[in-house]
Order: sequence, then C-alpha cells, then structure tokens
Amino acid sequence: MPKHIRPRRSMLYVPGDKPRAIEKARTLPCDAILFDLEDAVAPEAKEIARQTVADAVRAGGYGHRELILRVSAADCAEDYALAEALPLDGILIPKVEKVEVVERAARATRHPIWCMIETPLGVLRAAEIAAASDRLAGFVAGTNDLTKELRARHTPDRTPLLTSLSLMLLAARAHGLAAIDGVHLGLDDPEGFEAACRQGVELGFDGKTVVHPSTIDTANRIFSPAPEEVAKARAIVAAWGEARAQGKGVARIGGAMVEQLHVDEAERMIALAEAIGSRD
Ligand SMILES: CC(C)(COP(=O)(O)OP(=O)(O)OC[C@H]1O[C@@H](n2cnc3c(N)ncnc32)[C@H](O)[C@@H]1OP(=O)(O)O)[C@@H](O)C(=O)NCCC(=O)NCCSC(=O)C[C@H](O)C(=O)O
Ligand SMILES: [Mg+2]
Repeated sequence: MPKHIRPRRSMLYVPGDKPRAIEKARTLPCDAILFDLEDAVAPEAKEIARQTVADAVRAGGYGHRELILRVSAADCAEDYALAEALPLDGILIPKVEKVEVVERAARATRHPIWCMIETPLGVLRAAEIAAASDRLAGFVAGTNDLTKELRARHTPDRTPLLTSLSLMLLAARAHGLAAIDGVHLGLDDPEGFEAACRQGVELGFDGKTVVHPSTIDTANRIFSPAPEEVAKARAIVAAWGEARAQGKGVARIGGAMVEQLHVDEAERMIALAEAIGSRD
C-alpha cells in the first residue's frame, strides 16, 4: 500500500502583489497555492510582492494547502533568499531548460524543488532535468509559454501540445515526480475547462494549475477518483487477497484479468481517495 500520497488536484496561482487574492486563498478549496513572483507581477511590483507574500506566509492560516513560491527567475537571488526565510513547501522555478539550474537551486534552497517545463528545450531535456536532483518534487506544465514558443495555436483538444505534455509526463514518472497540467486559457469557459481537466487525468497528470477560484471545484472533482472507481479498486484488492490465499498469481474479477500491477494501481487509487476524504 502506498505510504503517503498528497492530493494535488488543484494548484492555484496567486499573484504575489494581490493582497486580496492572497487573503482569499486561505478560504479556497485548492490543494496548493503557487505564490507567483514571475509573470503575474510587473517588474516594478516585484519588491512589494515579496513583502506581501512574506507577510502572508508568516501570518499562516493556509491549513493543509501546500505553499509554493514561484520565483521570478531561475537565478533571482532575492527570491531564493526570501524562500529560505519562509516556511514553504516548495519553490517553483520557471522556464527550466538545464540540469545546472536544478543543481544550483538544490544548493540554494532547503525546500522541495518544482520545475516549470514550458519551452522546447525544457521539454527535450525533461528526462535529464527530472534526474538532476533527489530534491525535485515535480514538474508543472507551462502550456501558455509552450504554445507561444512552439508558435502553435490554442486549440480545444490541445493537439499541438500533446507530444510535449507526454514527454514531460514520461520524464516525471520515470523519476517518481509529480506532474501537474498547465492552466486553461479561457476564464469564462467551464465546459472547455472541464474537458481540459479530463484530458489531463487521462494523460496521467496528478492535477491542474488554475488561475481563478471558480475553477477549483471542477479540478478537484475531476482529479479525484470517482466513487465507482474506488469501489472497483476495493473489489480488486479483496479478490486479489483471496486469489493469493489460494496460491494464484492471477485472478478474474468480473470479465477482467487481475495481476499484481492492477492491485498496485488499485491500492494507489484507494490511498489517494482516502487522502482526499480526510481533507475534504
Ligand atoms: C485572471 C484574473 C486577473 C481575473 O481577475 P478578476 O477579473 O479581478 O477576478 P474576479 O473579479 O472574478 O475575482 C473574484 C474574486 O476572486 C478573487 N480571485 C481572483 N483570482 C484569484 C486567485 N488567483 N487567487 C485567489 N483569489 C482570486 C478576487 O480577489 C475576488 O475576490 P473577492 O474580493 O472576494 O470578490 C485573476 O483571477 C488572477 O490574477 N489570476 C491569477 C493570474 C496569475 O497568477 N497568472 C500567472 C500564472 S499563470 C502562468 O504563468 C502560466 C504558465 O507560466 C504558462 O506559461 O502557461
Ligand atoms: Mg509560463
């Protein structure tokens, strides 16, 4: 049975210079908060954003939510210094393209490290980056930057991004990392958002990065195992116990063959559902 699974269904970006949003995030049902010092903050507002985030994190009140600081650049010394002074759960580095960036970050921070994969070089080197440090926690897809860099179009089915998303997922999974899908462009497009979440689940992502409170519930619902999936997982584990007691290495449940790998998957799903249950 997997020991500890942390739900990361919804990771909410909150601009570092928006005190009202930072305050509101304490009440929102997201699994993680990404305090942003990068793109959401204008260059002249970086300093005030650092101070605003620092005050909020020190004040606390974020409960179970994972608190992650997206630094303004891979080499921004002020942001690393800030991160070291705060009780965070991680730092997120934008536009990672080199192993050296992760190695440097591992020396500069005591926090778990997350990398944004959002450029062609980052995607092509995702496997090397994923192996760069045992301090890495996961990858976050930057689908807007990636679309721009590919000179692709934002299409509802995200066909132009599928190769990149799959490469980053392969790299993440090969090295035991979490993988979080990119943001959905449309703010007033609940159907499109839901479809993008479903596609993210089907591809294998653990959750979705979101930019607005109105999308959190949908991401949480779609990235949670459905009750019927959990019931099936429990049936698999139970049937497997009986099969093993009879010395069998393979079982039949309904019309499906079950082997150890299916039991591993089922146990993971049950553990995730229980972790979500204890949170929600
Ligand atoms: C996108 C927004 C600018 C929309 O802002 P606005 O129209 O002002 O929102 P609302 O009036 O609908 O807000 C309603 C209430 O919700 C709060 N709110 C809004 N957004 C957030 C949030 N992200 N976190 C917490 N709370 C939020 C408002 O304060 C209102 O509260 P109340 O006062 O109680 O009514 C805005 O949503 C926003 O700024 N979102 C975050 C944008 C962001 O962080 N962008 C950068 C990350 S995405 C990225 O970089 C992509 C990646 O790198 C890539 O390449 O793909
Ligand atoms: Mg980006």
